[in-house]
Amino acid sequence: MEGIHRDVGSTTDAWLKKHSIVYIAATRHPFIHAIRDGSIDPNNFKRWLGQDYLFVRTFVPFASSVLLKAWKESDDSSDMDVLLGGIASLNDEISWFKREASKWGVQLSSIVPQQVNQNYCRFLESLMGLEVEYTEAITALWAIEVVYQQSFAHCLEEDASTPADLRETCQRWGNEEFGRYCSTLRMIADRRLMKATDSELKKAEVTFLCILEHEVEFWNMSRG
Ligand SMILES: Cc1ncc(CNC=O)c(N)n1
Repeated sequence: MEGIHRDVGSTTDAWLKKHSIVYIAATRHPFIHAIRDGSIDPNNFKRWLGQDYLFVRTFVPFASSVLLKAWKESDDSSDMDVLLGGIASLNDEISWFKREASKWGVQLSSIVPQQVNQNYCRFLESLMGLEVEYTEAITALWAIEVVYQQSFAHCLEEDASTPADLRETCQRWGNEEFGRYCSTLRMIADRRLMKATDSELKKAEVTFLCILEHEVEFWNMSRG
């Protein structure tokens, strides 16, 4: 019975359909629409920039914890290469945040993390624990990345009116290479989920949903 359910399409495919309302809320948020139609308030963008910089500083150790789990638990050694590539690009990302912040006159050293950001970072921290399985952690990593990839790629579509000074931000996560990285993460997650026990599967699904909800809250916070 289990087999029948799991072999038809992928697990992530089933989840995206089952949880499409919250997935759309996370990837088609009013904050993203405002970037896409050019109506964004620069103060909201700056708020997002400062808060996201702090988030990424916690995301780096999270991504590293997934790498550690891959090294210990993965049945495929190429997972580690994929994850290392992702972590390497976070180095550029941190530098980009610093440059972008100075461009917008945002003082990163004086940013105070908002409650929503703290909650999200605390959730990431809970996923860094050694007791959290690789399957759950890689699923979370994919969910976090795909929300940004889908959101910002939407702002780069032909009919988008994204202002020139926000294009580079959208390119960061909306570019094709990042899209391929997200697809690879998804394939790894699906491979693991296919072999997971019912209880692991359930845990990963709950975590997937939690990530989507935190992402929606994060956009809400950025909108002020
Ligand atoms: C809140 C949030 N979610 C996802 C990402 C994308 N991952 C790394 O940059 C991000 N920067 N911020």
